[in-house]
Amino acid sequence: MIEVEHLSKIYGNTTAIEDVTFSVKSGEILGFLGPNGAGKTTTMRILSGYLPATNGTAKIAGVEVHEDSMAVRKQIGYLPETPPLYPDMSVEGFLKFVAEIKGVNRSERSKKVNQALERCNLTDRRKSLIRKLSKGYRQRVGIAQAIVHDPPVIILDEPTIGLDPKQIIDVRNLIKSLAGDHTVILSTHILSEVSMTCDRVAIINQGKVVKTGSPEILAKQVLQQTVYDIKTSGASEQIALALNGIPGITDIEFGNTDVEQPEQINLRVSSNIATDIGRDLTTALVTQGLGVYEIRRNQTSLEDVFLEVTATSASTDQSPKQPDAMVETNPAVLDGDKASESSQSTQGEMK
Ligand SMILES: Nc1ncnc2c1ncn2[C@@H]1O[C@H](COP(=O)(O)OP(=O)(O)OP(=O)(O)O)[C@@H](O)[C@H]1O
Repeated sequence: MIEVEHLSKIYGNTTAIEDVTFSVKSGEILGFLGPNGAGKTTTMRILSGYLPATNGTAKIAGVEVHEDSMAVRKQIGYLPETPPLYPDMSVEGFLKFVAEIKGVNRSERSKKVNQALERCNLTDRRKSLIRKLSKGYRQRVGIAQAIVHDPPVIILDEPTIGLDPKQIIDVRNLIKSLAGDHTVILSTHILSEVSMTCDRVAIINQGKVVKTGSPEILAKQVLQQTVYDIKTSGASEQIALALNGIPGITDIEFGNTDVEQPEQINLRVSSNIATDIGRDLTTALVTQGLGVYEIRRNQTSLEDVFLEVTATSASTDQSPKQPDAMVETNPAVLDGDKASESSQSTQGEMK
C-alpha cells in the first residue's frame, strides 16, 4: 500500500533523510521510531504530499505522491505534529469543513462526520468549540479530521505527544482499532508505543532507516543472546558439571551469595540460541540433586534493540549530522513503561 524507495531530503546544508526505503502492507500499522531530529516528520510530510523529496520515490496505492499530490491527499489522512485546528469552530463544524475539502459528497458528509465522531469518542463534544477542549480532546479532533473522509492510508506524526497517561491509552486503542480497514504509519520517539500499537517497526536514526521488522523479530535478530538468572545451590564445580552439555550455553557467571540465604547461589547463564533452554537448565540442575529456587529469563526488549542499532549506526557513520542527538535524547527515549517487561519468569521448579 505504501512504498518508499531511496528517499532523501536535503535542506540547505542539512541532510534530513538519506536513502530511506521501506514499505507498509495494506491493513498494517507501521511504527516509525527514532530520536528527535532523526527525520520522522520530514518523511511523514513527504509521504503526505506536503513536502517534495530531493531524491527517491514515495508511492501510495501505486501513485507517486508528487506526480499527483492532490489525488494522493484524498487517499490519506494526515495528523501533523501540531494539528491545524480552527479554534473558533465547533468540532462538528470543523469536521464537516474538512470532509468538504477532502471531497466527500454533500449527501455523505453527515454520515462520515458522525462515524468519525463516534470512532474518536467525540459525539458528546460535537457542539463544543475547539478552543474550549482539553489537549486530549483536541488530539482526538486531530485524528477525527484525519479519518473523516475514510481514507485507506492514515499518517500520524507523534499522535500521543503531550497527552496524559489516560489519554495516551485512549489514543493508542483508537489507533489499534483503525488497523485492518486502514493502513497506518505512526511516528514516535517512544519505544513502548511501537511495541504496544504496531505490527512492524522501522527504526530511523540520523536520517537513515537502520532496521525494520516486527518488534519481537527485531529483538531476536539484533541480540542473539538469552540470559537466565538462576538461584540454585551446591558447589560451583557441581553446577558447572550439571550444565555441561546443554547446547547454546556461552557463559556461566557466579554472582554474590545473599547474606540472608547463604545456601542459595546466584547464577547467570548466557545462551546464544533463540529457543528457551529454561526447562533444560532446570532439569539438569535438579537431576544433579541441586535446588532450583528461582529461574528467570531476561528477554531482549525493544529498548535493547534500539540502543544496539542506533549505537552501531552512530559509530559507523563517518559524518554524523547531529553528533549530540543520541546523547541528548536517549534518556527520553528510554521510556519507563518497558523496564518491567525486560525480564520475565519462565519456569520456577522448586526442589
Ligand atoms: N525546514 C527545515 N530547514 C532546515 N532543516 C530542517 C528543516 N526541517 C527539519 N530540518 C532538520 O532535518 C532533520 C530532521 O528533522 P525532522 O523534524 O524530520 O526530525 P524528527 O525525527 O521529526 O524530529 P522531532 O521528533 O524532533 O520532530 C533535523 O536535523 C532538523 O533540524
